[in-house]
Amino acid sequence: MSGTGASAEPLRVAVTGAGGRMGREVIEAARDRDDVAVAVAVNRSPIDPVAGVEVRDADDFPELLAGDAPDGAPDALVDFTGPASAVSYAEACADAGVPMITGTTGFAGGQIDSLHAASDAVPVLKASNFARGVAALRRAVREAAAALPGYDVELTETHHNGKRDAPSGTAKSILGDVEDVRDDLDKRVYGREGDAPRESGEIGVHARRAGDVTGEHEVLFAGNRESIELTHRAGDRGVFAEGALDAAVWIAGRDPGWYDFGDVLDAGGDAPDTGGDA
Ligand SMILES: NC(=O)C1=CN([C@@H]2O[C@H](COP(=O)(O)OP(=O)(O)OC[C@H]3O[C@@H](n4cnc5c(N)ncnc54)[C@H](OP(=O)(O)O)[C@@H]3O)[C@@H](O)[C@H]2O)C=CC1
Ligand SMILES: O=C(O)C1=N[C@H](C(=O)O)C[C@H](O)C1
Repeated sequence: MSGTGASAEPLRVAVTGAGGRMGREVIEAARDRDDVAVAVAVNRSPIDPVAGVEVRDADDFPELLAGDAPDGAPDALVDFTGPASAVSYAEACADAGVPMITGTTGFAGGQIDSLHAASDAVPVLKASNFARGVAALRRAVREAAAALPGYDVELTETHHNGKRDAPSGTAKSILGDVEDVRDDLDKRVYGREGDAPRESGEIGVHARRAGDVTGEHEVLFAGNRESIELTHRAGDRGVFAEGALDAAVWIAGRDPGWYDFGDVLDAGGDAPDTGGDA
């Protein structure tokens, strides 16, 4: 889906969190494509250029977004920072009329409301995971959940030891998918300890943090003397970066509103039947 090369001018994207694991990956992925170019990149702490792109001070970002960047305002923002930062960038995008893609996870309820408020003014696309395989996993999970009434469900995610939020944003999206389909599952149990059997209505949620694991999500269904495990493993962060840039290309010029990665895949003709990305 990357690098169509069809358009004359590349989409000019802004990147926030440019010094982070994902921000660096987005800048490097953009360098290898001809349909996008990084117009401006910022990071909270000062850092050296990333893949030849100068990284500016985050405090200057509202002005850069409003048009002080070389060649004027960017066409879209790609954000991988943290929840509070992403909310403030959504507000800046709404003020400047710039569409926003955010892959940031770990939002609390009120912060999601703030993102939604920004989407009244500009297109906002939030996705907990920009891997196409995760969209396929979520579709498979919904089908399995519908086909296996009464089966126990346990979700396990594994990430690198630098990840802050737990469970992962993707895990929360998958839990929402299962709960949409299985009305009887209404109690998330985070880890297990003590002395009691599993109760009906529970979904077990397990978060592991170890080494440099990019990101793994596994959903176990068990019952009727059988079990199924559905698993996605991200091979590297380029998978997420490519998906985020595909989303940026897709969102430019859209009407204000709330979008998810399924909308982007839908436009490509292979929409995942998921419950969106709350
Ligand atoms: N949706 C998806 O597909 C994916 C989502 N993610 C999510 O993306 C987010 C970032 O992950 P990751 O890159 O690993 O995290 P990192 O901690 O490696 O990077 C975050 C970066 O954001 C910077 N930052 C924080 N606040 C601001 C700000 N206000 N302005 C500019 N820069 C800022 C940090 O700078 P400093 O170091 O100076 O604080 C840091 O460089 C997480 O929420 C993660 O869960 C990750 C992978 C895929
Ligand atoms: O922090 C990460 O690394 C990742 N975060 C996302 C999440 O929280 O689901 C997506 C991916 O799993 C990597």
